[in-house]
Amino acid sequence: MKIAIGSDHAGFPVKSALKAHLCEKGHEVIDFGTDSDSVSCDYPDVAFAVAQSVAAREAERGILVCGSGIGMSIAANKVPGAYAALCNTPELAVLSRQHNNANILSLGGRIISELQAYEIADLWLDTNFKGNRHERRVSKIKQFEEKLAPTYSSSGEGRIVILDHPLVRHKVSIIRDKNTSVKEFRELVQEIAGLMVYEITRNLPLVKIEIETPIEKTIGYTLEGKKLAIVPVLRAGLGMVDGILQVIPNAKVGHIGLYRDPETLEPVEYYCKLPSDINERDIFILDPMLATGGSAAAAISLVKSRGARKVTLVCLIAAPEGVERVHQAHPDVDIYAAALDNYLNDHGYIVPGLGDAGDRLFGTK
Ligand SMILES: O=P(O)(O)OC[C@H]1O[C@H](OP(=O)(O)OP(=O)(O)O)[C@H](O)[C@@H]1O
Ligand SMILES: O=c1cc[nH]c(=O)[nH]1
Repeated sequence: MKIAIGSDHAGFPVKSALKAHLCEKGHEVIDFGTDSDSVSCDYPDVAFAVAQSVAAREAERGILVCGSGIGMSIAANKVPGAYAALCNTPELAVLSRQHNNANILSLGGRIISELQAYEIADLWLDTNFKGNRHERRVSKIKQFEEKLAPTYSSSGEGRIVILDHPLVRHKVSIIRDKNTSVKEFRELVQEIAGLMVYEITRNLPLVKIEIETPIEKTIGYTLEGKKLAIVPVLRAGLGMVDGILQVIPNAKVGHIGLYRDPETLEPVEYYCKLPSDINERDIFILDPMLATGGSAAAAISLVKSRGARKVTLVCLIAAPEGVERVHQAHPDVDIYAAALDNYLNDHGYIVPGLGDAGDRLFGTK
């Protein structure tokens, strides 16, 4: 594994020993200093350098050592995309991976011995994130961070963005209600999809153009290149199409037909028709429900196999299980949802969810 490591003067002896230990175990270690325990230095400088390297995916994980580990973890956690955990015991190291998906380990060089540092670091590096309910909680931290630092998206890692605007939350609550009529459900799905367009298209590239107003010439902006295609997953994805086309009427529309086998819950493909220039467009896959993630992952694989390069998934209600499956299969894909729910029931339905989206849209039950 590629590991960024760093310490201040107080953490230097433990860091040097740990660095040698990690190299011996076959890890690639990038050392961000400091180089001595006799020259005092400021821990935030090292913490920021290591945290930025991890957030930018130059290193898979980071390890920081100062006297207690506290200052390093506080400083590292100011860097968007860094999730630093202060773990001076093996138990905390395991939990910080299983529950919190920490990507930086902070250690107290004056609290633990070199041998303890080896044990803690080895366990931390070997322990995987458990996902499920923890995915939901970690996603909330990422969403909060997204609000504070919306430019954090350059890492290449797919994000889960929850669009929790009050209008969206209001309308989602109505479509969840089992007494909402088919007509109202259909109208609201369209409206929510339309409201989501602003956010899902936020990073579309623009080019400058010269225009002439009735007053004078000026510089304006136009969307660059071949622009967009939306691809609803049949049936329920159809409900989102018109809401999006009202805002971006020139988007091309592909269609993918998938249904979930009721026994296995795995997707079965029955139709696919995509724009021929799909490789030149940003693709938005539409499906109101992200449950096991099987349908979404299959739809993304399908468009990628036809040449799509930039793919985004847009859904209304997501389950943590689905988010995890899509990001495991397609780590590059951003997921936008109007709500992230709790879990799947034994039949693969999202809880609390809204029931079967296709049936509620088309009145087939
Ligand atoms: O994440 P998953 O577990 O794959 O479940 C989500 C899929 O289930 C629903 O479709 P369904 O199979 O009910 O077909 P329909 O839209 O034709 O009703 C939904 O619209 C998704 O496509
Ligand atoms: O809750 C769910 C899960 C899959 N498909 C739906 O329509 N709803």
